[in-house]
Amino acid sequence: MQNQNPNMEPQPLLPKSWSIHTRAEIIAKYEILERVGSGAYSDVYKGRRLSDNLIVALKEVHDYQSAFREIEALQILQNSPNVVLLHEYFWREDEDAVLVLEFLRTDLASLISEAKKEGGISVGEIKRWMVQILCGVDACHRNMIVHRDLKPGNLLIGEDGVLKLADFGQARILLEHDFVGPDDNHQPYEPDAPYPENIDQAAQVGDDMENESQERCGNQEQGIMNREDYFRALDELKAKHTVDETDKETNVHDGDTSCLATCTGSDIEDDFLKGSYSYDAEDAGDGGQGALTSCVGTRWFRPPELLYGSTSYGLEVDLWSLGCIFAELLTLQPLFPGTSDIDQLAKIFNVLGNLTEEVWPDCAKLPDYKTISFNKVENPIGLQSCLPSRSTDEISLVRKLVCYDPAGRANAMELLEDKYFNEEPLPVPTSGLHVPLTKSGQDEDSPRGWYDDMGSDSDFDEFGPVDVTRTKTGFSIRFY
Ligand SMILES: Nc1ncnc2c1ncn2[C@@H]1O[C@H](COP(=O)(O)OP(=O)(O)OP(=O)(O)O)[C@@H](O)[C@H]1O
Repeated sequence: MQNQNPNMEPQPLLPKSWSIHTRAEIIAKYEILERVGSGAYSDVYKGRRLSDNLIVALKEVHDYQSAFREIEALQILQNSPNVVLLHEYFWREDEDAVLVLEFLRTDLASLISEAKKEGGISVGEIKRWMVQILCGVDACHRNMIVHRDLKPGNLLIGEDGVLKLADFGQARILLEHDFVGPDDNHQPYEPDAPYPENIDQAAQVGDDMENESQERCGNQEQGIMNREDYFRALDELKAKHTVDETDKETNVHDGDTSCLATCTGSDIEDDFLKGSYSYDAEDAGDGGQGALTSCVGTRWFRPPELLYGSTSYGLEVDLWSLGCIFAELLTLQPLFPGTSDIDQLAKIFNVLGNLTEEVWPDCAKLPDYKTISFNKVENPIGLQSCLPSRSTDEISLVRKLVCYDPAGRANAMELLEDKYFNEEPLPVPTSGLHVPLTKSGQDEDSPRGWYDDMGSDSDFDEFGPVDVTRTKTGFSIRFY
């Protein structure tokens, strides 16, 4: 391994698998330099392409479904400047998929933790980071791709200051594209044909929903669709493809899942709601071909509908996460740092007030809504208190996203047109952004650092003292 500090006792970070080093087709084309990180499903290595010395990231994905999703989404989004570029992938029977991605040296989580030490981020820089994030999310959503795990650690940043959405392992496409990916039998590796021929057809679906925000996002090759047509097309698509369990033949639908107390196998043992859900039906139920699960995303960025086990969600889940990310960019602190799924809801209620039918009439239909009841929060502190010393426009921007009714959340394109981004101080040019030299946590025990470990999964024993009492319909929880 390179880049180890010779003065320190080496702390080898053991990958889940060494198979990448034994894959002849990979080492014939790439030199594997060092492991740069790992996630729930993957080990990621820095590599060098032998033909031209290009530095790349080699992501070895240990989970078939996660690899399939990431490849499928990245192929569709290949022309999006704010989405990580997939150079090629290797996949053959009985082997983990290896994705060859452009290498990006740091991420937004590192930027935030560095800014905390160095006294903050200027408004012009915050705006440029936000515009780039919005462009990436807009690209996903116009292709009806819901990322489902937006968080600062998954927003990678290159040395040139260009920010790119990454980690599409939990993404779902709410629209059928003509993609031919590895099927259940795993497609053999074809060295001369790294991408399916029909990527262009797949990307075409997105091309049909273009608009003026393309120019802002640097994607100027495509034609123009006016704003009205864009929203009409988007509404039609949403109506057709929002996850709906009532239409199991044609639509993507959910399994019977709950997220209030789920997500890790170990949690299930201690879960007093366990009778009310089955664990990740998406993976277990139908081979992942149709069902969605509420157990997606990192807890701090997960919207209330998922925490309550929604079985009919759409692109809007990403918009809530976006609001949490923006708030964090503005304050350098996580907005809702829940220590368990229930604590997560409690933290949200403490700020926004309880989730009731008055604020979102459909909330009572959420699977776990009646299963668990919370104390009434008499005096919610409001978003403004969470964003001290930030401007009214900034608070209003976050408010447009962190809103209970998913239909009320502003979409990425609407936000790109928000006056906030068009008035002084204007977003600085990308070249004027300060970019951290490394990823935080790279030298720590966990390559992902403390940040990603916080709030990454359900954990019932982490929240503070509570009094749980049975009610007719489920449980009542009182926090102290
Ligand atoms: N293109 C890249 N360039 C540089 N580092 C990368 C790249 N892609 C991923 N990484 C790093 O590798 C680590 C794991 O990547 P990633 O989050 O994509 O994996 P994952 O298994 O899907 O993770 P998670 O558990 O968050 O779902 C992270 O630290 C990430 O920053």
